[in-house]
Parts: sequence; C-alpha cells; structure tokens
Amino acid sequence: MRVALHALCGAAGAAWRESFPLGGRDVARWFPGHMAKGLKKMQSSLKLVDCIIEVHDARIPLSGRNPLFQETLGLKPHVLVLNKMDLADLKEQQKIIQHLEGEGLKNVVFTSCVKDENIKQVMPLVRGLVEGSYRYHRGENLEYCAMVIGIPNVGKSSLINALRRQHLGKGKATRVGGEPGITRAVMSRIQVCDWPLMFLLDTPGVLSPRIESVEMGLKLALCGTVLDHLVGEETLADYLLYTLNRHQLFGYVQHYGLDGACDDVASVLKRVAVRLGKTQKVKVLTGTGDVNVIQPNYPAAARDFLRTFRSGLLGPVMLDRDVLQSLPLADP
Ligand SMILES: Nc1nc2c(ncn2[C@@H]2O[C@H](COP(=O)(O)OP(=O)(O)OP(=O)(O)O)[C@@H](O)[C@H]2O)c(=O)[nH]1
Repeated sequence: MRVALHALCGAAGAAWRESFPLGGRDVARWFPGHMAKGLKKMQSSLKLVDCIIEVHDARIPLSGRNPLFQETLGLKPHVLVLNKMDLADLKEQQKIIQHLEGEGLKNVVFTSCVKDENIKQVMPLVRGLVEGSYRYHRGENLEYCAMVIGIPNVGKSSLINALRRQHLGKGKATRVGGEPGITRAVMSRIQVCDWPLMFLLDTPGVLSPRIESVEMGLKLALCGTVLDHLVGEETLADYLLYTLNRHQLFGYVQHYGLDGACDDVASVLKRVAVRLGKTQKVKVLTGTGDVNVIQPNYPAAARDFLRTFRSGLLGPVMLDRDVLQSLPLADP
C-alpha cells in the first residue's frame, strides 16, 4: 500500500494499520533478570539519601516506569524528571502533568540534557523537598544526597553531568552511552552543587520484571531501554513505521527521499537500503545457472531507521498518545 505523500497528509490516517500484530512475542525474554540485584543494592543505600530523582523518558511519560521503585524506594521525597523533551511531542504537556498529579506525582520536571533545557529547575525542587521533609538520622548532616534512579538509557548519567555543568561549571563525571546498561558500577557518589552541598548517587537502570503488555515493551524498546537485537531490529523498525504512520509523522519519506509514505516495512527498508547503498550481491541458483542479484541489507536499513528516529531527525513523537487519548477529559 503506497500513497503519494501529498495525498496522504490530507487523509485522515485511515489508510494505516489500526493495530500492530503483537502475538507470540515473549516480552519476558527482553528484560534481563540481573536488574533485580541493582534494585536491592539501591534499597540498601536508601538510608544515605534524602531524596529520589527518578528519570524517565518524556516520550513515554505515562508508561514503562518501574513500579518496584515506588514499592521499594517510595519513602523518600520524589522528583520525576521526564528527560529527552527535545525528542518528545509535548503538545499535551498539561494533560500529562495533570494525570501524573492525580497519581500522586506532584514534582515533575521536563528536561533535555542535550539542550540543557530546564536543568536549572531540578536542584531548587530537590532542595525545597529535602528542607521540607523529616530527614531522620540525617537531620544534622549539612550535605544533601539524592539518588538518581530510572529504567536504562533514559539519561540518568547525562542528567548528573548536566547538573554539574550548570551548577559547578565542571565536565563529565559519569559515563554516558547510547545503549542501555552503560552505568554498571552501582552507586558512584558525585558532587553536583556547592550550595547547598549536594551529592547524587548514579545507579544502573532497572526495568520492571513485569512489563504490562507487548506494546509497552515495544515502546520501551523504541526508546532504547532494551537492546534492539533482543526484540529484533526489523520488528522494531516495523513498530516504528506503524507508529509514525498512525501519528501522521511522515518525515521519514523526505529524510530517505522515498516517493511516498508506506505501511509495509519490507518495502520501506528496501528503499532505505538502496538509498543508503546498503545492499549486497548474492548468488542465486536458477534453472539456467547461477545469477548474481542485488539484495537489500534489511537489518542495516532497520538499524539506520531506528538510529535516525532516536536522534530526533524524524521529528518529535509522543509514544503514549494512545494512553493519553484513553484518559478521561480533565476538569476545566
Ligand atoms: N536527545 C536526547 N538524548 C539524550 C538526553 N539525555 C541523554 N541522552 C542520550 O541518551 C543516551 C543514554 O544516556 P545516559 O545518560 O547514558 O543514560 P542512563 O540512564 O545513565 O543509561 P544506563 O546507564 O543504561 O542506565 C545517550 O546517548 C545520551 O546522549 C536528552 O535530553 N536528549
């Protein structure tokens, strides 16, 4: 099904798949079991901290957070940082905030660590919460300490580095990476502010062992919180295509110089591969002998499609649009 872009943009999106085939996928396999260990260690360090800064991806503000965080670390004041706002479509930001408030999350900040947006809002919020809370045995301690938690690859280390940059004018203290699972050493304690003297504990990303649905798993994977090969790069590319088309985000057509939007992943990846020169010659045995045919490198094309999306080149996206639409209308 291929339609010219100009024809498409006027259409109401009815031409696109209404649902993504989710059957038969074993989501449990995508989520490594070792993560529970990290959570235990975090729990045992809880007495050292005054506040929890939970970082999550602003493209999935209403899904994919690890419920175990609340269950095990929920006693301390809590700030939710929705990071990567530069990649998120936040037209419905107020609705998101209202919904989170309804769930008891009153301290929410949207940030971008690559654009240094709203980073300066984080420390005053943490300071206010710590000063307004009962610090138990830490009451005498003039140093403040917050633990930075979250699922993998949401920007925990980047946030710590951005806070150091903003408040101390200092460079990177903790390693940042495009793949999930970069922060492995549990609990490095890093100074981010002089006044008040504030330290942050960086922690490894911990996914929920109970992912609600395959679709939530796919959203998490699109955000790079799960290693792509565990899901399958072509499956993930197909879910991305499905999402972009449903949201009428046709930037990929222009980016790859395609002659129209399309909902069939094989034909999109074929064109992407040809466009990028990611093709390979293979020998095929026919009735009349061997012939060389040019075959598109589908996995390479899928990787490029995902990388391009994640770098923001296909435009901002709200992967929780379905969740937002299913919410009751907010009170005026
Ligand atoms: N576009 C964008 N990318 C970001 C932002 N913050 C972090 N990143 C990128 O996201 C990736 C992961 O960042 P990290 O800071 O390593 O994430 P983490 O949560 O510490 O990752 P783990 O150690 O796997 O738990 C890196 O490629 C960062 O450059 C942001 O605000 N916007």
